[in-house]
Amino acid sequence: MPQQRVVTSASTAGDLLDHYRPGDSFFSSAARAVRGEGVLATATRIDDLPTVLSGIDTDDSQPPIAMGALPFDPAEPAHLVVPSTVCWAPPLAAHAAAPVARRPLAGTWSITPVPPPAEHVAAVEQALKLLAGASGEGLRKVVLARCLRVRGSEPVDVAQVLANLARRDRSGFTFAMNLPERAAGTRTLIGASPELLVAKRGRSVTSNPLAGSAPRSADPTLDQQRAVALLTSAKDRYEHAVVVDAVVEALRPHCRGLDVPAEPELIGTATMWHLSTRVSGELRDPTTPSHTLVKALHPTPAVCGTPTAAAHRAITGIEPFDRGFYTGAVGYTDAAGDGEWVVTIRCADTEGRDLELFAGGGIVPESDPEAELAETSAKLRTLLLALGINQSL
Ligand SMILES: C=C(O[C@@H]1C=C(C(=O)O)C=C[C@H]1O)C(=O)O
Repeated sequence: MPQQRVVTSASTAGDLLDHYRPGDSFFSSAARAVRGEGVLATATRIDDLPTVLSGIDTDDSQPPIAMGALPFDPAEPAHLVVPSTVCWAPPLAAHAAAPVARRPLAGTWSITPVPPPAEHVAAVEQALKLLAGASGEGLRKVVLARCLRVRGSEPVDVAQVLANLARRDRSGFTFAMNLPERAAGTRTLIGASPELLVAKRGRSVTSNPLAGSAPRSADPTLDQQRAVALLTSAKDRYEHAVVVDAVVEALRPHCRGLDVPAEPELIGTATMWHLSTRVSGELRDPTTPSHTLVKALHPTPAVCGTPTAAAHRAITGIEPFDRGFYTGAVGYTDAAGDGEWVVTIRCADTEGRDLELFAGGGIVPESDPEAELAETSAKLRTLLLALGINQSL
């Protein structure tokens, strides 16, 4: 039986980052960090994971793991890998050192927004018409995204982008997942997501949907005003509640108890404020694997909309690009079903000299198109700053 090598000996998450090479899989959360290297087996369907993992042994008492990415469209193939070696480390935040300054990447960039900003505003207006009921599909929320196609004068230094993301925001989820190659060599999905889709350990399950957002400001007074305005905004609370309801509905059949806070709280990343609700529960059957829960949850209305099918149709009809792995899920699961999966946002799909950066936002009937454009610009800054591009686009 193929054997996965498990390394747990005293490495720090910083060591894992230092040893990361494109082609590896890297995932870090507030709980732990893991890097996978080499390939023992692959799967393109999440349902195949139990079979694939049952054919793998480890040189340790821990069960083997698979890591990877699921696309936005559940009908499209996933990219899941059982690495030959996995190295675990305590979380980045476990080390007291202050966040390290980002190191900008060498070279120059050309940037093409798809669609151009004015067309994203028009797209939001189109979505508002659908929400007003003309289609008769009962659409209540739809998430619209835009993309920046970025081309560097040199191949993208993926390890440096990953280090820039991870060392700045040590409490979020940072990832780099290998993707099927297109043309120009190793392709990587890289990002720093603030949003936990689901974590499962033994009987315990947690999901932390985010929805309702405001850009941060460098001016502390304005930053605080924006936070308070977000927390008290009826429009944002509605946009958020739609997501929490869907998460609870998806988890309830699997849980014998669910703890759902009555009010959202605020969480801040370096670039955004978000409304956040941490939903936790106890599984009826502790052997329910994390990837089964991913399947039940994805796509939540945080990235698609509600009702799901109508929102998905609206997205396909309006967005002028394929989301691919953006707004899918990334993470890992072990053979016992324990794992962590996050929503694939604040990310880029990169290959050779090219990157595609994505950002979106939830549209509800009260949304303002210009404010939606500004929200996507603020969200894009996470990746732009990691590249060393200090511009609002
Ligand atoms: C779709 C994105 O973010 C999602 C949409 C949010 C919103 O509409 O307020 C907030 C967090 C995410 O669930 C993105 O960052 O690209």
